[in-house]
Amino acid sequence: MGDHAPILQADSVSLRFGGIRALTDVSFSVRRGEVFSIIGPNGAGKTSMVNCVSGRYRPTEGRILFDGQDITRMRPSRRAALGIGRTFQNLALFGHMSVLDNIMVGRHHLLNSGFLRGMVYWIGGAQREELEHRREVEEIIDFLEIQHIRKAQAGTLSYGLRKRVELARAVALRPKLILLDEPMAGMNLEEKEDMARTILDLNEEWGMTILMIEHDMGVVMDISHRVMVLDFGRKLVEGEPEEVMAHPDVRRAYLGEEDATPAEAVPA
Ligand SMILES: Nc1ncnc2c1ncn2[C@@H]1O[C@H](COP(=O)(O)OP(=O)(O)OP(=O)(O)O)[C@@H](O)[C@H]1O
Repeated sequence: MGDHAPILQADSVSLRFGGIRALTDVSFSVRRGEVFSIIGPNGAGKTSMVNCVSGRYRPTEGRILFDGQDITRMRPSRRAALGIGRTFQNLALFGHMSVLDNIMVGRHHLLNSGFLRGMVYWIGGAQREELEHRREVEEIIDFLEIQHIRKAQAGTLSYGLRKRVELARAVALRPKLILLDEPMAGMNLEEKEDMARTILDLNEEWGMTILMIEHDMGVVMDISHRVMVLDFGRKLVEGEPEEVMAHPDVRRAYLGEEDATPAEAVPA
């Protein structure tokens, strides 16, 4: 893990939809270089929180800082240009386009936002720009081990592979922070293991900070440095996986345990 300065900070974030309180006074921070997961029962506010970070929702109260900058009122595209990337709970690929083109779309978006334009023009014109795109995209394709499907139409692929391609497209923006909404949903065990390994590689080798929502507790506890638990829109606890799992409220609320005694303490 990198230094401990927060890359993302949520200060007393509340979000209401009419009479529904999706989030109430939630504060947390994600440190640069960590894998941070948000867990909690259905309707706990996890997606709402991530949407407040990506800019899809605007908090009713509170603020969000990215790299020390207040982004609470910033448009999603500005946030993307600052280095916040995301994938979606429901796949959002262009089914009729090839895998390669789907990922290229991500890069073009980045370039059109002006993020890389200066640098790429500096090394020399539009052709170089296209080559640079290609080189980066091929690197991402290698990294995510999807070379064999690079020419395939995205719509014809298995669910697990489409999820990987969607991740590739988000990674193509070279974000500093990547938001993953249920990256393993609908995957079989092998696909889950591959995805977990990929997330760790993105974190360890590419230095990306990860903010993830995931229902699979095994995966969450295995790969997260820290975890936050939401329940009914409020923060229940935030900490390292072992601390969080040992918390009686978590065992009751999330795991549905009546008796909150830690399993290790129960005689065999
Ligand atoms: N756009 C919206 N309009 C109205 N209510 C919403 C909207 N988005 C979320 N909510 C409500 O806010 C609450 C939190 O929902 P959210 O989707 O953030 O929970 P979640 O923890 O991500 O749940 P899940 O695990 O089922 O995805 C729920 O009561 C939900 O119905």
